[in-house]
Amino acid sequence: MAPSFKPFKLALIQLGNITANKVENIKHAREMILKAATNNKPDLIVLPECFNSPYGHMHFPVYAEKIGFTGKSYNVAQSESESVKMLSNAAKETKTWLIGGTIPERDGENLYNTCTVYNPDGNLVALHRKVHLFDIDIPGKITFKESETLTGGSTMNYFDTEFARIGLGICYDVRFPELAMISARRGCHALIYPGAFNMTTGPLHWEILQRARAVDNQVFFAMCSPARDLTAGYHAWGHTMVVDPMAKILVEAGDAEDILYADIDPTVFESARAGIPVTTQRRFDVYPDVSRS
Ligand SMILES: NC(=O)CC(=O)C(=O)O
Repeated sequence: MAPSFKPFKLALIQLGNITANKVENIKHAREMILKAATNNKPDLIVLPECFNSPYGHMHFPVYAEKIGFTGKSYNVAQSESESVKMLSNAAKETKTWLIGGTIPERDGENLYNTCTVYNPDGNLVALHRKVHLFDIDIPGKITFKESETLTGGSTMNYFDTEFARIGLGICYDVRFPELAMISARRGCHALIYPGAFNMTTGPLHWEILQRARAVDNQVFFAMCSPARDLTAGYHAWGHTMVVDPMAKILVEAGDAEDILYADIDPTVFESARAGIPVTTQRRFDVYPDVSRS
């Protein structure tokens, strides 16, 4: 059963200074987690997609780390991943839940774009591999092919805290409404996706997709981006954002490094569902309930 939904404070780190130097990237991410925790005492901190490596399919094999997640028995101290060790220590030190953005992960022959989640004791409690790979070609604008080096994940994932059930996705996953819908029907109160849209799709789709997923499913929805760096190979859109279940934008960053805070209020979730009761008006006699398949 999902935990009961209680108020909580969310912090999203729109991380800057992601360079070719992995050690420095991990160090900077750690400093920003500590800063986010000190400034405003959030309950849950989020990092962006690809926080320890430049974003691009050619970089993934170079920066990939072995995580070897085995579920409940996973021992972070024995992990080969420097990023996992840092994230676990930072969660423990700050006594805060942490969605550790994403890193390129190596598992046997395969590479994944992977998000790991830590509880305030520093235990790795959930892992999500980007299910839908970002393969697009908009002539004259952007061509990107994650599938050149990555394999797509094959599971849906959420985790339970003492304040909410949180569903996970990564960036391009937001374009596939089934993932969000099924997470919401499985009891998630908030869906949080590390992401890194770009200068073509960002202005067009970043906001509308999040507001659509939020209002369709009557959940809180947040995406956490890296800051924009025009010297990097990939120019992230930024605009890290939190949307409430009525599709209202609660907070939105610009393009620079920033830490955003949002108070997540369950009464908004409850009043959205009571006032516009789509969750009880579905017509599964007319169309199938895909969340049950
Ligand atoms: N970077 C992504 O995975 C997705 C993206 O930029 C888009 O969907 O647009």
